[in-house]
Amino acid sequence: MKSYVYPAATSTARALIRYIIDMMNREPERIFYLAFSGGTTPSLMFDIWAHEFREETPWMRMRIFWVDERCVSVSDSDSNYGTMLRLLLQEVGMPDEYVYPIHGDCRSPAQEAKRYSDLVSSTVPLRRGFPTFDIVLLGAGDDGHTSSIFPGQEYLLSSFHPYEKSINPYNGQPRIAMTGCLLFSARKLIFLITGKNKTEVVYDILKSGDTGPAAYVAHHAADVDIFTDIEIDG
Ligand SMILES: O=C1O[C@H](COP(=O)(O)O)[C@@H](O)[C@H](O)[C@H]1O
Repeated sequence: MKSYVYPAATSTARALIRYIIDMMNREPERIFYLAFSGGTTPSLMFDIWAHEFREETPWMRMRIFWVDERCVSVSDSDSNYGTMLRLLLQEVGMPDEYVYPIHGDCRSPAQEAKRYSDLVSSTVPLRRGFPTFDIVLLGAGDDGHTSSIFPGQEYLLSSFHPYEKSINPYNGQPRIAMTGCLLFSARKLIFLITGKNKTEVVYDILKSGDTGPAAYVAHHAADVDIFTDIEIDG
């Protein structure tokens, strides 16, 4: 695992955007399949991306998917798709046909997880039988959750269904989560974790054991980077 540490959330976000653009520029013929996380952390990155990196980003070679979604409507501030749509995709005029949202406003989260699993399996290139994203961007909660896999839901890490229904244990909100089979088959996993309240989870990822879903994924995936503004001594 490689860690990239910056003084602030803004410099961390800028560095990560440059890193993704550089990765894409190294393979100029390739279509990149990217899965984005939601929550509050990537919002700053989306905003900076739209306003500072619009011209140099090869948008037309990106196919945009999601790591997880909260079961709410697109207009709800909790919607991971809605947030990225407003802050980035609409701002840069990303064509709809390159964007594959999870339908958070579905009636049945389990059925939507199945629909999205099928969509991803038939759209994202397969390696060893599993859809393989070029980049999966992950966040982590201060409780150690990642994707929408919370502590106590570790069975989702060994699921062979690409996406499954999960539940936010703090408020009962249904969610749809990328599971272990996709997380562990990604070409590159990148954690973006900023803010002092995340010090413990960054410590666990870098120094400790498999103390929660985020640390477990970081320790067991093939190629993992972490971008953070949290300095862990030693
Ligand atoms: O609920 C979620 O939490 C994590 C972390 O979110 P943050 O608000 O603390 O940045 C996120 O990675 C995940 O996609 C999201 O749905």
